[in-house]
Amino acid sequence: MPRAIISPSVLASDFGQLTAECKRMIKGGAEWLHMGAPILSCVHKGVPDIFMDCHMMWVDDIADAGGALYCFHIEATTDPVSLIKAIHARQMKAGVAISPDTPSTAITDEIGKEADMLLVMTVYPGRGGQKFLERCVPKVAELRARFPEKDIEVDGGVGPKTIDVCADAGSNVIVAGTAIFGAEDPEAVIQTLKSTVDRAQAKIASK
Ligand SMILES: O=C(CO)[C@@H](O)[C@H](O)COP(=O)(O)O
Repeated sequence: MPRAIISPSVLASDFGQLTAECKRMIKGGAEWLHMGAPILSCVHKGVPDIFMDCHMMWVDDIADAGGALYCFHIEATTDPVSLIKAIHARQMKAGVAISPDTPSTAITDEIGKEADMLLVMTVYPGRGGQKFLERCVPKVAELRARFPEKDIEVDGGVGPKTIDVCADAGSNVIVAGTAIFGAEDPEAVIQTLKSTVDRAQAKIASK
């Protein structure tokens, strides 16, 4: 099922604004909230004098905090399958991300079978507002061909100008930050992303 995900890392440092904007985007059609270190950077901007002691207990930490999907980078672990099993044991869906320089073959058949979602990063992880790396798109098509039933997410520089290639390659879960939060009409952008993915998915399904 196609999903539009908001990545609010590009918002200003004000928590009130962050919450209000997220609520507004959900009303406008966004379905998931994508977050990671950039949200910490939002906290840092808001309260720069605080020492940010990041107590990361990972899977349990995120599950206890209400996480629904836990996505990790394949480059960061030597045992992805055990990690996926640990995530599932806490009733979360498991996502596996690959950075721009990691080939799609890093997702072995075993990993792809166990995971719920595969994330192809189309920017280097770390911050919003970077340029979309089109060279990563073939990896989406490769993974879609190998794993037709899985959610395949793209993240980084995705917006109305870059959605077509992502959707045509088979991505059905779209993360967008700048394109939504920097738009005059964010709700219209969300609808454009969703309808483009819907059309592409229907085309893929009819083949
Ligand atoms: O998590 C990340 C980057 O690490 C992304 O989710 C970006 O925050 C997406 O922002 P845009 O590229 O759409 O501005």
